[in-house]
Parts: sequence; C-alpha cells; structure tokens
Amino acid sequence: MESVLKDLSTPTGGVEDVYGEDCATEDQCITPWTIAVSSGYNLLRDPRYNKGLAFTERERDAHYLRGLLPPVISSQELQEKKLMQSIRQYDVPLHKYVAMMELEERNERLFYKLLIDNVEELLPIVYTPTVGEACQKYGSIFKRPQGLYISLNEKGRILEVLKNWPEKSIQVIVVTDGERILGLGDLGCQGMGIPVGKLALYTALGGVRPSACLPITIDVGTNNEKLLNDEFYIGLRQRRATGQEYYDFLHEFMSAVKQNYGEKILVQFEDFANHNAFELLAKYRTSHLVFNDDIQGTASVVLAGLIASLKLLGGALCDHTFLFLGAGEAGTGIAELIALEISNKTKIPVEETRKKIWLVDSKGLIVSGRKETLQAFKKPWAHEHEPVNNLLDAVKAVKPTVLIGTSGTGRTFTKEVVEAMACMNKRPLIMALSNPTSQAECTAEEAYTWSEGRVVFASGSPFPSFEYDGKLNIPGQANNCYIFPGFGFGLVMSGTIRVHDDMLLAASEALAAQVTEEHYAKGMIYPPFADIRKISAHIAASVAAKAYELGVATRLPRPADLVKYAESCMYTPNYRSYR
Ligand SMILES: O=C([O-])CC(=O)C(=O)O
Ligand SMILES: [Mg+2]
Repeated sequence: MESVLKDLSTPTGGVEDVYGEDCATEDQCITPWTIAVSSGYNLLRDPRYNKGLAFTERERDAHYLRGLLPPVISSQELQEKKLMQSIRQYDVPLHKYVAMMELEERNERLFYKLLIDNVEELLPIVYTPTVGEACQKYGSIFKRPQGLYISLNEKGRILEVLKNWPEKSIQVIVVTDGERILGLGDLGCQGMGIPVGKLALYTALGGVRPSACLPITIDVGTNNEKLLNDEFYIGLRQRRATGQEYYDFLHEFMSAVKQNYGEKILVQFEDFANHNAFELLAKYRTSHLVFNDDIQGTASVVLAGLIASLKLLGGALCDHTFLFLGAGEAGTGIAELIALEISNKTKIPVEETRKKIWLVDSKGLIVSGRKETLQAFKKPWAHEHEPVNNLLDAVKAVKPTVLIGTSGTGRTFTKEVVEAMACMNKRPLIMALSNPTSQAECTAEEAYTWSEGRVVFASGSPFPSFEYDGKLNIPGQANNCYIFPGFGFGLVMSGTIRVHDDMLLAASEALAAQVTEEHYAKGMIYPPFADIRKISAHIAASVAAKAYELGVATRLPRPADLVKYAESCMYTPNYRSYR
C-alpha cells in the first residue's frame, strides 16, 4: 500500500493527474470512477436529489420508487410547514441544530428552502450562537462526517485527499484550522462546524450552488487540554504543530488547492488565530483568490454599519473618533478599512486618518511607548499618548463617539463604560461584536438601559428587540454573514482571480445603501435579514463591478446589468422535475 501511494503522489507519466484515466501511463494506478443515474432506493438516500413525499406519480414510476413511499404526495411547501413545526417543538437550540443537519443530509433542497424562507428564525441555529455550542460538542453529536478533514497524517498527500472529494467543480472553500473558533478559542478538529455553517450560508444567503462549496478543516493538533483528554474527541491527539512545520503544511494545502481547482477557486480563511491569520492573508493574497472573513468580512460589515449610522449620529466618518476593545483580526481589520475609507473620501493619507482610531488590548491603550513590544499588525495603531491601562480610562482619555468590542471576551462593556459613552455623546454608537452571545461585550438590553435609550447598538450575535421608555429598539447584527455570501458570489460570478481592498469598500457601500428611512426610524443600521438574497445580489454586483474595473475579472464580456446577472445565477432550492 505504502509504495502504491508514494507512486501516486509522484506521477511520472500523466501530468499532475493522480487518479485520472486519461493522462495516467499504464504503470500507474487509476480510480474507476463511474457516473450513474440514481433511482429507486438509492434515489431516496441521495440528499441532492431526494424529494421525499414530493415525488410525483410519474416520477415514482420512472424512477422505480413505487412501493418505497406511502401513497400520499406532498408539496414542498407542506413538507416545509411540517418540518418547521417539528423544529419548533425542540426547546434546546442544539437539538434544532442537529435536526437541521439531519435534514441537510436527507434532503438538501428542503434544508435550503427552510433556511431561506425562515432565515431570521434559523440563522441563530445553523450559525452563531448555536454553531459555537455544536463545535464544542462536535465529538459527541458527530454522526457522519461533513466536509474534508486534512490532518498532519496526510502530509505530502494533500492533492490526493482533495481528489477524494466527490465534487469536481468547486468554487468556494471555507477552511479553518480550528485555533480560534468564534470567541471560544481552540476547538481543534471540532471547528469543522464553522466551515460547514459558513458554506450553508454561502448557498442560502448568497446563492452559490451547494455542490460548488467545500468545507475543510486542517488538523495540526490542538492545545485544548480538555479536548485532548476527551474520549470522544475526533481530531489528532497531539499539541499544535507550529512554525515552519505549520507553514509548510499550509503551503502544501494552498498549492494543492490551486493545482486542483485552478486560479478562480475562492479560499475563505475562517477562525485562524491572530498569529497565523495576518501572515497567511499577506502571503497568499498576491498568488491566490483568498479572503479572510474575520479580518476583511468583519471589517466590511462594520464599515457598512458605520456609513449607515451617520444618518443617525450626524457628521461624516472623518468627524468621528473610534475606540476598539480588542486588537486582533477583527479590531485591526475594521480599523484599517475605516482609515482607508476616510482616506479615499478626504484624500488625506491613511497614515493620518489612522490617528482618529484607537485600540485597547489586554495591556491597555495601544500607544507609541509600547511600540517595541507590539506584534506587527498592532504597530500602525500606536499613537502618541501616555499609557492608559484599562478600557474605562481609555474611554475618558480618547472620548470616542464610536466604541467597538472585538476582544472575544464577554461582559467587558460595563455599566460605567456605557454610561461614560452616553455622557459624552448624544447618540453613542456601540458595537459588541464578539461571538457567540456568551462572549458579547454587553447585551442589547444593557446598552439601551445604561444609555437611557440613546445608544445606536449592534452586535455580532443576535439579540432580541428591547423596549425602553415606550420605544422599541431593534439591535443590528453586525455579523460578517451580511457580507461574505454576496462578496464571494460576486467574485465567483465574475471569475475574479484576486481580492482587492476596494472590493471590500464597494461591498460596504452596497450594504449601507440597502438601509432605508423606515429602518432608520427604528434605530436600525443594517437592513433586515429577511431581504438578504436581494442584499447579496447588490453586494455581488458591486464587488463584480469593482473587479471588472480593476481588470481582475475573467468572465468576459462583462454583463451589462450585474444585479440582474447576479439574481439570474443564484441557486434556488425549489425541487426540480425529473425526466
Ligand atoms: O461566525 C461568526 O458569527 C462571525 C465570525 O466570523 C466570528 O465570530 O469568527
Ligand atoms: Mg469567523
């Protein structure tokens, strides 16, 4: 076995063709792939094509289903109604999650139909916050593997592993190494719930075909002692590989992906730890189509909220002062995009526009005196100031109009902090972005109460509406899921080969433009999720337009109406008729 595998990974005759019959020379092994029409019992067990009781009489005859189903024929709408009823019967969100995952494995179109038609209700189940709990317990709830697992055991053979995935025309990969899952830390191999969840949203919110989506978890070990000692843990039982070993492995992965899928495959990095995320993005952004959701997606969604919020706060972006708690991927990513947007609008150099943006990390305000010991991604934010060692004092010193939490640590926007913001600003803007809900810097209720109803509030995970002094406040969900599905779809539909920061700005502006007067009246700075497919089409169109303008789009000629084109390319989950 060993020698065969070695031969396979270094083909001699057929160029770069590990399994293919066409190019392999006679001394090479090939895989006898077959393509078959699914019918009968197998058709009912193929989630892509199964329609359950919705198969028509004619289909039951033509596809050997007679007797395999009870006589009744249901519509997809009735199936949807039944499933929503059964999901609503579970009190525990994790049970709803498991029910949804089981549906995805049984009947893919019905899964997406439910998700699209009930997006506000089901997003918190298949996504934050419930997906966080699912990852923590992934080993116990694990039944059938989803996505592709690439562990250090596969070193030297990653291309082969990619070939084992049954779908060949992949357009989007979401990959994690599980080291920083939401604000929950290192969950190792169990981080798989995140790429799976993100890609479900690529399809439901963005319209990418499910078969074109590939979730991947790279397992280089975990430093989570609890998991290492958990008998149900599903990953490698070793501490994380680091340094050269880690980067070599990631490089093999990135090379194999490009070799297998070509130039136009989008790789979305998700929930990598700070110490790798910035480096990986910097390294691969010039050679691959890569997008870091935690740095760039979060930045784009927050900037959209800020642009929209100006209607409520007044002034232009350049008139505001920003303070962040948390100087990791999200914090510095958002800060940089704000600085870039202000610079573009005012023509002031970005080195200057950064000066209205301040960050606090675990050691206090980032100031020039700390420059020597700061990690590279924090250095641009080390402005002249005396040391300040806690958030409350930083608020008092910097006097921000906007306070943004990206620390991954819950309960850090205390009553004193919110009151200080409310004391200095008629309408303070506060964003508690850390996920899941347990890690939010404060709740919506706290923000509205402590500011006497004056705050404009948004959070990363959803909070319910809250009535203060007779007025209903609807908190925004400043989550990157507003952006990445439409953003990625825009790249895919235009055949774009590189991501440029201007595309992020285009996405922010497209999202902000979807907020209407009616929304503003309710204190909203994001449009409702119920409209997300339309929103995604607009984001996709703006991103594609920018890609064409920059000359990195390869789908030529450029469609004249990009919004219409986006809408026409989107996957819809309605059942298809079978001949
Ligand atoms: O997954 C989410 O809800 C947002 C996100 O990327 C993160 O928190 O890492
Ligand atoms: Mg993330």
